[in-house]
Amino acid sequence: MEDLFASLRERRTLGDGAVHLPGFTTGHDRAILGAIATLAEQAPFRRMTVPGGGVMSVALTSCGDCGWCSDERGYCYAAKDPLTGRSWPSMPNVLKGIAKDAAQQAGYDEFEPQSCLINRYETGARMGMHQDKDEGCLEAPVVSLSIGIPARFMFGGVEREQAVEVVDLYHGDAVIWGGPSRLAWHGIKPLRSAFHPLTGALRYNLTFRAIAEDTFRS
Ligand SMILES: O=C(O)CCC(=O)C(=O)O
Ligand SMILES: [Fe+2]
Repeated sequence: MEDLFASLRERRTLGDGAVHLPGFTTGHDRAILGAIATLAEQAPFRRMTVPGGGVMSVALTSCGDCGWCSDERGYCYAAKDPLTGRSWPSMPNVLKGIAKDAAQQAGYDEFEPQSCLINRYETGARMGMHQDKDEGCLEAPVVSLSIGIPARFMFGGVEREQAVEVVDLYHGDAVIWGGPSRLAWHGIKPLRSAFHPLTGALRYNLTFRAIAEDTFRS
């Protein structure tokens, strides 16, 4: 059923260099969820503090050479997980392969992600409008995979005041943004209560990013 649903929704351009691929991960969802479970044993999901002092509604973890971190001082990519003091777990090949394939489908043939940020949303969790700009490597796209319950993704332009489109993201969807859209503003509306047979009441989002070597703390 789900595959049929995905095939009815079509690939769509969201902006110059930005594309939505419905159902892209179909057939890989159990492998992705298995990888997330293993990663979370080594680097648990946690809710981070943001510079204003608030706590994010989304819980997150990372894998790869570095992971995205936030605290009172700001945002950065760090080679070590501040919670465990250990290096982030390495990026599973199955995840890297799917991300590279998605990038290729969107016209980014050379994509080599160094980091994958995994967000876990419960009902009501949200992500305010922001740009992904801590990577120091804006030539490479961001590849995003959605697993579990649906979300409403807001996708705007590179200027804050540009019009925002709301895109429904379902289990298995990929969104890739790069090139002229690399710094597009985006966010997630508060998640509505829902159920997915593989994740229950949760949504996972994985974003794969190329990070410039001199950008992350060792
Ligand atoms: O959850 C999503 O779909 C978007 C996540 C996001 O924008 C981010 O982690 O920077
Ligand atoms: Fe983002």
